[in-house]
Amino acid sequence: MSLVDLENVKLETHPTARNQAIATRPLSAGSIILSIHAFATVLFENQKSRRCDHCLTLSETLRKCSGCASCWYCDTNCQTRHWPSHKRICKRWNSFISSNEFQALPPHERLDSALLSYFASASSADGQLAIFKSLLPGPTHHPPPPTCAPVEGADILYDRFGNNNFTIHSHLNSFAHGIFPLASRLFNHSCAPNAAARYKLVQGQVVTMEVVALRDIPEEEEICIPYLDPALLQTRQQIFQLTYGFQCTCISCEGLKSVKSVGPIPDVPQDPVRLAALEYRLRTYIGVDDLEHCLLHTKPITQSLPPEIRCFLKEDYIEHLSGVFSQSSHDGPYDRALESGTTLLAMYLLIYPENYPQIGMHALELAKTAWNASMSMNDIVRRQHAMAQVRACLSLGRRILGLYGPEGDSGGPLTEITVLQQLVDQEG
Ligand SMILES: C[S@@+](CC[C@H](N)C(=O)[O-])C[C@H]1O[C@@H](n2cnc3c(N)ncnc32)[C@H](O)[C@@H]1O
Repeated sequence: MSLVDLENVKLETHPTARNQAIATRPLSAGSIILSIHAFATVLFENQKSRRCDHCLTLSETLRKCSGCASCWYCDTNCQTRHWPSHKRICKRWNSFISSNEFQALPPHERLDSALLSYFASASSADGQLAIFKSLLPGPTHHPPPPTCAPVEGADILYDRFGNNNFTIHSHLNSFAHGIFPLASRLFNHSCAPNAAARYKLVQGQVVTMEVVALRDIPEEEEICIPYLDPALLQTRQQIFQLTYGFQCTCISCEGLKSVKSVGPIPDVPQDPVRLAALEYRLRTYIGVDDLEHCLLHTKPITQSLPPEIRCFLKEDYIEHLSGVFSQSSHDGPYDRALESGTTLLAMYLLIYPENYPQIGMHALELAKTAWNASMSMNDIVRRQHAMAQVRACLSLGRRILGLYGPEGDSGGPLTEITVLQQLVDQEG
């Protein structure tokens, strides 16, 4: 697919980002805006020999490439399809990755080195290479890492890596890096995006990126995707400057700026009683305190955010809360898990846009925790209350993850939702 075959988007001038992708027609929530194959992919080191190097699917019966002993394939079909991009590096790869030069690289540069090496045999036939070369370079020039075989114009190509390449995920867990030139050419970033990428893995085929509308998008609206997790409230502007060379002025960043214009974000209180009171205030402000009776919708950050809960706009507090929830939902006590999980849900509804997949994933985790809690309760009233929480979180998780659709490996959150729903229905 090229820039001229697009159905749902067109490129227009952007005041600061060169171009922007504009919807050519109304796009409904959950619809696929663009579907494209990867140009090149590289698995994270801990995924090697677990996933096929061609189609990236999981398999327990992979066969090793006898030439380099470093690539694994489902079968001869995957190996044959991978060969055009693998052939120039196959014989040299093993000695290259054992070299001191490669071993001295930090993990992310090893991935870059592997991806850049694939350009040694890249074909210009389908136009993807030309699109990649036409991408905007990142703000700073980094010398390219060593490659296994000579790569023409390695400097020019590598200048486009940091601000254009993608992290591939399955069930939102990252496992590979990939180059999707057309998606890079089209989509700018927003911390309140109206679209997001998901990845489709099919045995024997190159991975596909599908860009999905997170809400109804009217004709002529710009389509943006997230380049990084909007929950990085303190560091994201710095990352945009250093890695992407722009200052984000999306609605979420403007909201955050207006809050900061009133005064610096205060620290979260140390006193546990005061902290519990403020967390309760946050939950009631967002409307999640009574999970079973609320509508569970996002509430963007604006200047009208009550001053006493501004202290929660800290990325390290979100990380802390997430750790507390994760540990207590496994080890107990359940009361602590449900309280921290509900506060975290309030945070997510504040910082993420409508239907953002991470909200759905957390709602599912909270539903599972409420289910486990309900199973441990003897008191009928408490148990009914916990079951109502399960239903509310399950419904939120289904609404969001159903809209985002299945991604990556088989199973995953949508299957978990179906299983938990069956258990809930059996309980009556
Ligand atoms: C993947 S490209 C996006 C496509 C780009 N607009 C183009 O015309 O090729 C990433 C680059 O686009 C620019 N960009 C992306 N999002 C932006 C935003 N929200 N505001 C300003 N510039 C942005 C930055 O220069 C960034 O390094």
